Amino acid sequence: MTDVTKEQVLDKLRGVRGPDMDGNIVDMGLVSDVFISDSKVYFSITVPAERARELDPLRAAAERVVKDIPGVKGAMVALTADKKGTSSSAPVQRPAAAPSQPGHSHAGHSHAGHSHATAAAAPRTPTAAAKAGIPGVGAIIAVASGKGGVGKSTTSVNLALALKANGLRVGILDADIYGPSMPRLLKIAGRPQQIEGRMIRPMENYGIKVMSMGFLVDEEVAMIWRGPMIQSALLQMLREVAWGDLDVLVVDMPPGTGDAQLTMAQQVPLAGAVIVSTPQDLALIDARKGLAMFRKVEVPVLGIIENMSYFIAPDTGNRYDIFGHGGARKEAERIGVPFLGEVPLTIGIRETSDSGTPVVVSEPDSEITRVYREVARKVWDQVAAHQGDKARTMPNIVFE
Ligand SMILES: Nc1ncnc2c1ncn2[C@@H]1O[C@H](COP(=O)(O)OP(=O)(O)OP(=O)(O)O)[C@@H](O)[C@H]1O
Repeated sequence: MTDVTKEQVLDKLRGVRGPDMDGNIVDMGLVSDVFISDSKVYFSITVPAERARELDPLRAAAERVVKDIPGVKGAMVALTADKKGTSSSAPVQRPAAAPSQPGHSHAGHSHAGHSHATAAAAPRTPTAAAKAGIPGVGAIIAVASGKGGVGKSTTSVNLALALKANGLRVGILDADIYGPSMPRLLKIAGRPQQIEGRMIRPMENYGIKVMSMGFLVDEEVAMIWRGPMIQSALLQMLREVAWGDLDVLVVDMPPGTGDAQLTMAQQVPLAGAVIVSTPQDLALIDARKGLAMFRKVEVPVLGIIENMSYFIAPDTGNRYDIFGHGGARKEAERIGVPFLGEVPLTIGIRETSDSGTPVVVSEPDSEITRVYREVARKVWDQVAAHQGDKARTMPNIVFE
């Protein structure tokens, strides 16, 4: 059997054009190290972060040409964020994007007499103490990322299942209204039933309760929604779903720092937020924006997870650092938030996600599951630590 070589792969990839149809992805320097193991080929293509979604066909094309090479058994290609793109050097979240949000312009409506708004953080939001919780639900955790495609949904679902495996009662709310993925990731079809009044019963699989816009509307419908509609849909999914008794509700946030995130952060009593990032610089800049947003609305950041941190060769189990692993850990140290763990890039995670049997349930004894369970343990420790804080600081909230 002749082994496939890197040169063969690169030769083929020279036939794939760059993002704007100019040049080819190899000569443009967009292809990472190519790694071949057991006749499967792994590499990443660097693209500008904001174009990740739009450029998925480029990724698919590269995967296809490589799979067509005789002798190649499989290929796995990931898009990663542009390392050179330092042009967006203003990581500070601009508040200007908010006017479509009802309530923003009336900061003073809530507490009469609270006149000198302290300029600094000036939360236009109720404090955590003033937000109504969801009966029966212990802690609500948002899983967020600054940009799409970093594996936020995959991380949310495996984190939720790992929390469950660690002995907690868990629900998951898919707040990614524009691209709901929980129905697929958890292999759930059909529509939730209405029970009494306006309440609907969440769907369930693998022992966790699930609610997603994907159960209620077609994706094309969701795409045209505007800010206020998103807001009410989200609140409905939170409050008009019979979640029952849960220790934790994991919320898979939409990527970015727009309306939906603000709504959640402002109106939901979040115990905290987990930020998912890949190791690349630009992904980290975006992660920083997410972080700034949660801080602004006074939601504790429970920590950062580095996803697609390194490759694990499926045959040997060897580890390869081809993505500049460790960036998120350094970033976490730099800004002083906990680092929750490194999840490798493996074909197993991808395949099990695609088939609706996430790795934590389909391979409960695997090393990867151990990684997720350890992340889950750290997340839960952080929740406990912050809830302790909240309990202590709550009596200090004084309105003059
Ligand atoms: N650790 C991993 N190893 C291998 N594949 C992964 C890993 N994490 C995510 N993926 C794959 O990367 C792709 C993007 O993941 P996912 O949909 O979870 O990202 P996302 O950030 O939620 O994206 P979007 O914002 O576009 O919804 C999926 O095909 C998923 O299977």
